[in-house]
Amino acid sequence: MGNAVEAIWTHATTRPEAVALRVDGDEWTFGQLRNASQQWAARLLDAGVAPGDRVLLAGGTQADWVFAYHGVLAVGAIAVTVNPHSTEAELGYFLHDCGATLALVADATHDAVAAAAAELDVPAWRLGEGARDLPVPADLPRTVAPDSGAVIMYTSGTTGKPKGAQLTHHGIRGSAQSVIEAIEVTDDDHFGTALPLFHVFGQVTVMRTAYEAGVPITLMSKFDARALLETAARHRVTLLAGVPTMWTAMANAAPDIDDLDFSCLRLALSGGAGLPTKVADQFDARYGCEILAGYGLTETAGAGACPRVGAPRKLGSAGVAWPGVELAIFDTERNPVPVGGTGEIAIRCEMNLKDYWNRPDATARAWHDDWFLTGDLGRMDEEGYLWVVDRIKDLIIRGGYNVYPKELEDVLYSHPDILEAAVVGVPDDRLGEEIAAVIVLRDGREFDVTRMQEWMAERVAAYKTPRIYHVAAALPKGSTGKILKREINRTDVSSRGHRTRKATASAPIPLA
Ligand SMILES: Nc1ncnc2c1ncn2[C@@H]1O[C@H](COP(=O)(O)OP(=O)(O)OP(=O)(O)O)[C@@H](O)[C@H]1O
Repeated sequence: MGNAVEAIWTHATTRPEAVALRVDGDEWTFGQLRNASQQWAARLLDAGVAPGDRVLLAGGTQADWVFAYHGVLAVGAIAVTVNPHSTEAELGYFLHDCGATLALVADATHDAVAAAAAELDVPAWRLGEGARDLPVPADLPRTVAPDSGAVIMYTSGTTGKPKGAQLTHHGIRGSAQSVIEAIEVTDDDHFGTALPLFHVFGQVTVMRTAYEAGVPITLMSKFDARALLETAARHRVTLLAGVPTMWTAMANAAPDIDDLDFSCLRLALSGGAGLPTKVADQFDARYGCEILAGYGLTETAGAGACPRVGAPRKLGSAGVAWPGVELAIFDTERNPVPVGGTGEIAIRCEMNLKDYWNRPDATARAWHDDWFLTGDLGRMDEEGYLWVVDRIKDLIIRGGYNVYPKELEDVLYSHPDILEAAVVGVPDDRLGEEIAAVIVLRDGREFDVTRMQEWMAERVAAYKTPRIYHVAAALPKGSTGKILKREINRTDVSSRGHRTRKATASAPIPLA
């Protein structure tokens, strides 16, 4: 497999008039997508951008982002796709860390990047200016070695500075091919999403898959449940992609949306975090579309596990390994855990990252032989179905006992008054950590700590029942819409949250 953009050039030749892209109502064909990407490539070459150079791309969802991205890849340079809402200091860090020679920036982010870029003597061009009318060299897209870097995406990690995960042309192309096979993408499919393009889910799982397959994508630059559903119905989207908070919002959208015709929807694709079963059921019941909730990471170019079309579902499972992907569960000594046992999920596949840019130590720590260690806990059954238990870093240790927040969040989501929930550990003198649930109530619902305590006590063991409930107006979310637990103020939750009654608080905790 060669340059990841080759497929676009092929589709532009075989069906130039077919729609390739819609952004907030405007539309481009495959022919236009290739031409605009070529224009960007020509401009980059004119400025001296060489294969392997890093080009920072800081913009929200807009057509020029898509064209510039494919222009960067076409010349064999590496697109460093970052969140345009990063602070000036963060943008400066990204520019410096990856050694960018050029920054391509959305108008709204231009000043922050330009200030950071000026310090490093890096030119910053506005994405909105588009490309110039320059002669297009005949040798585009440039041939690249399969393991050449195509993109760098920064992941925040638990400690230290964000690390740039470098994905290869071969990796992102293989990931797209794997999605095509797993969800059986055909010429009649049409992706729709409001996921940001700088993140692996929107960029690789959705956009690169669409362009590898030669089908259109309809993008919204900003998520709004109602607007996305309306757009999906109007343009006959067949594959809708999003993170769990988006499905929650869509499942709870105002009832006037129900008159629209959603018969076009073939599958909904969820990823990025665990999807509460209740939300999946609500969405399916309302729109007649099953949500396939998969598991993947930036470092694996989005690859991981996914339920297969037509295969039996297992409640709470993220499905089986993607085509071309092997999954394993390791114990803390890095030995394989017997079937059914819980341990760290490891992934072996060609999509795995090449390295963390300039971080040989972090790269080495992330591997065990040729297995990438995900930092997530999970278990697998004898049929290869995967259950993601939780992130290792989110584990709460209460009085010596391991408590996995995701299990409790699943229960909280099934409460009729709760719209969203996040369970975190807060410091506790006696137990080390106490379990706190931060919840967002549905409109007009009242919270009563005693009733909530009783309701939870009927469903989970005493030692893992939350003892603190904090009712929040909203939960902190990242740019993809994922809930960011690290931004929940635990001191605040601990001091201002409702504490449950003593009787349950002193319920026996099993001995370690
Ligand atoms: N189906 C799922 N169930 C539970 N967790 C999931 C699922 N899919 C993805 N995740 C979580 O998302 C992580 C991958 O997401 P991503 O690559 O965006 O990194 P992140 O850790 O969320 O972000 P950052 O590195 O910026 O903090 C996985 O390691 C896992 O913790």
